[in-house]
Amino acid sequence: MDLVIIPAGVPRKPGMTRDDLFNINAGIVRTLIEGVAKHCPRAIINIISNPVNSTVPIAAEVLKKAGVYDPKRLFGVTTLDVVRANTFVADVIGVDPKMVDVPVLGGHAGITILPILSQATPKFTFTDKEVAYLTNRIQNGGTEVVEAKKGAGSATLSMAYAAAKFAESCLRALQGESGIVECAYVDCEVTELPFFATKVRIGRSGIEEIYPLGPLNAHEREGLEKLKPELHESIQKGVKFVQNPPAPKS
Ligand SMILES: NC(=O)C1=CN([C@@H]2O[C@H](COP(=O)(O)OP(=O)(O)OC[C@H]3O[C@@H](n4cnc5c(N)ncnc54)[C@H](O)[C@@H]3O)[C@@H](O)[C@H]2O)C=CC1
Ligand SMILES: O=C([O-])CC(=O)C(=O)O
Repeated sequence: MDLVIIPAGVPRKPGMTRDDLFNINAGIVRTLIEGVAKHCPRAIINIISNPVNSTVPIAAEVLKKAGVYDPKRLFGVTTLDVVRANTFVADVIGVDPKMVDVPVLGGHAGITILPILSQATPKFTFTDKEVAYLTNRIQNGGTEVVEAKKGAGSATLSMAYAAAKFAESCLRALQGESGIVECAYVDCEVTELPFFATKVRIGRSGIEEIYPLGPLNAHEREGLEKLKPELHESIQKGVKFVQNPPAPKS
């Protein structure tokens, strides 16, 4: 039973997008996944290194090239988006964050992060102002931390919490515990895009069930359509990086 967690790479500095990390982190993830393909091809893989929207497709392409790709075993870790969503929603409705569960779908950068407040539990009717505030805070939580740290990195500590939480879910599922459901960025067909963050049930062999997006309200449907071109581009950028690698610098 192998679990490989990949948090290696450079973090953002103020003013950068996650995509600005592509040039350095894409190569790091490619190399590490080549090692996974060789030494532990049946491992469950948790990718944290940004830009997750591209590094997960990179990992998939490397594993395909090596002939060992199992889409059920590859996860982009988006748990921190759910942790943030639960925290900010709990603040607004005045309950303990442990009581709150907000699905966060799409991807892991800016507008590709799609919190589904209409499916939050406990059920709550948010005002338009609360929806606008929460959506913005959840989508830009990472940037908020990068700016506050003024060049000293990104959300290392809260990511450690989120990574541990997701890894523990994977390990419990691998040991046979049932009913483990998490949001993660995975290879799936819930939209026309080849990768999407959605709810998945994890079991002994990785993903056992991929849940559809569920009912979305008009605001969420609009957010979904808006994110698709950006997410599509990030996925293609990752795929191309492996299929047509850039020439090495001389
Ligand atoms: N998925 C998510 O929600 C989140 C992702 N991140 C991403 O995680 C990555 C790491 O962030 P931090 O831990 O804050 O950065 P950090 O700078 O504290 O740690 C990065 C680590 O990667 C190691 N590293 C660098 N190049 C490597 C290589 N070629 N092979 C192996 N290890 C290498 C460094 O030695 C360092 O220990 C960044 O890409 C960041 O954007 C950060 C927070 C949340
Ligand atoms: O924002 C960043 O660069 C790090 C990250 O992915 C997050 O905190 O969600």
